[in-house]
This record gives sequence, structure tokens and C-alpha cells, in this order.
Amino acid sequence: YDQSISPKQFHLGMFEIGRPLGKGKFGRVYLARERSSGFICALKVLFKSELQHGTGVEKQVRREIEIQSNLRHPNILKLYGHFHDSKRIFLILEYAGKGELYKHLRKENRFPEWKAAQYVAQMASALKYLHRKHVIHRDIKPENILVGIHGEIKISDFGWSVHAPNNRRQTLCGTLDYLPPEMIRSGSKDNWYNEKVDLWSLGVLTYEFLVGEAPFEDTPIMTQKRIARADMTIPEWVSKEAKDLIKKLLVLDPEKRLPLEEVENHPWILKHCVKGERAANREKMASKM
Ligand SMILES: Cc1nn(C)cc1-c1nc2c(-c3cnn(Cc4ccccc4)c3)c(Cl)cnc2[nH]1
Repeated sequence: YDQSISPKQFHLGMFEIGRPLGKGKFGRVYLARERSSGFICALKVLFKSELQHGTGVEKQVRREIEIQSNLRHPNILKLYGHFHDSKRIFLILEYAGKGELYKHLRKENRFPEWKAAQYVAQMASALKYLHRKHVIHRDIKPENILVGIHGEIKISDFGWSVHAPNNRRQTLCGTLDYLPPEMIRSGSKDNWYNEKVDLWSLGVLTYEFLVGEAPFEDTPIMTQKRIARADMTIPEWVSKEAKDLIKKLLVLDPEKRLPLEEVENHPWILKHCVKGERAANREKMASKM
């Protein structure tokens, strides 16, 4: 992605717009091609009218742009640039060739252990990168993960991420299933800005990949109660190694959750993910820095 097609100023006329790819709570995403280079991307269109001034959503979009623009990792969806016109804001995003992960999960019902382990290893690598940059995603769930053309996963939608520590008030919406106990419990919100919240969500994600439903799925009231007690049962047909990892992530005390380095070296992950030599060397170099 060389400089020749990344001028500082983008505008709509530079793109041919293709088919709609999907829509979210705010805005739609279209397949797009940058005319001069033929570069394929995904164009996310948000209507300013939908982002009432001063509401959390406008700040979320600003934060999404600010945070995601500076991230470079194979398992994080790239934000190449943004621009706006009188009515709309446009985000120029990396095109993920195999679409939304949750659609694959619903279609397959649940993933075989080898596939779930590879996805969890990629998530752990992406979260390690984010946490090293003091970014907490805080909204890890299948709906916010896309699949690249080579089957690799890409975390997207940084609308809920924050630079730790952060004193902005957050209103919650959407599913409760992935919320960690410290975000369910009222009282001090300090823990909301501790990156350990992403470890809990990684545990919920691992469970949902393997079982096909979230561990605390219930009525909203019961879900909150079950999360607060880490009250879940793991089906007996889940392998003991996978059970072990889930239990070490879904721990009420954030400080006692398995650190990402240990997730990447967990027996269940090592059993299914042969780390390429180059990746292993990169890790070794990074750990020496
Ligand atoms: C769908 C689909 N099928 N195939 C084969 C590829 C895709 C694909 N989708 C994307 C998408 C994509 C689409 N929808 N969404 C969900 C959404 C939409 C609007 C606001 C917030 C969230 C993301 C992206 Cl960003 C980036 N790349 C994408 N690739």
C-alpha cells in the first residue's frame, strides 16, 4: 500500500462504489475501489444526522478514527483514511474478503477445536499488540470480527475502545453476554479501563466458538447474575485443555485472569497452532527489546 495512492486528502469522487456489504447500528459499509490505483477497500458511511452532536456516538466515531488509524497488525482491520462531506462521514477500511465471523459461526453452529484455537491465538496476538499500545478494545464479540481472504480474523469496530486510563462515561448497549463482572457491578468504574476486561471477553469468545452459544446466555437479568458469579457450565464434550483455558480466563478477579502471553503458550493453543518459524523469531526478538 504505497504512498502513491495515499494522498492526505480523500474525497468520494476518488472511489467507485460497489455492492453494499452490511449495515451496523450506525451506517452502512460498501465495497469500493479507489479509481487511480484500483485498490479495493470497504467504505463505511455514517450520516452526521444520525450522530447527534455531543452524544457519545460522535465521540465514539472520533475515537474509532483516532485509535484505528494508528494500528498495524495482521489481525486488526486497517483504517486507511477518512473524509466527510456536508452530510456524511466516510471511513476507508480494509476489505475483509470472507466477511463477518459471526455469520460463519451461526452457519457452522460451532467451530472445530483446531479452528477455534487458531482464532483464539490470533485474537491473543492482536490483543497483546493493542494492550502494548495501551488500547483496550472492550467490545470483543463475534459481531466485531471479520475474516480475511486467507481465513485470518480481523478485529474491527473500535467504537468502544479506549486509551487507558480514560475517564469518559460510557453508556452500554447491545448484548450483555460479553460484559465482564467488573462492568456489570456498579460502583467503581476504574476497572472498566483495565485491559483485563478484554481477557474476560476472550474467554467468552472461546466458549462461544466451541459451544455455539455464549456461556452466560439467559434473560438479561439472569445473564447479569450469572456473569457476576461466573456461573457457567462447560459441556463435557469440550476437551479438557479447552475447558482449562476457558476457566483460566473467566475468572471474577481481573488480576487472576490468564495473561495473553500464557494464552498464546497454553497447551490447547500449542496443540493446534504450529507457530511459523518467522513468527517465533519475531516473538523472540520482541521479548528481547
Ligand atoms: C459481508 C461480506 N461478505 N464478504 C464476502 C465480504 C464481506 C465484508 N464485509 C465487510 C465489512 C463490513 C460489512 N458490514 N459490516 C458491519 C458493519 C456495517 C456498518 C457499520 C458497522 C458494522 C462490516 C467491513 Cl467493515 C470490511 N470488509 C468486509 N468484507
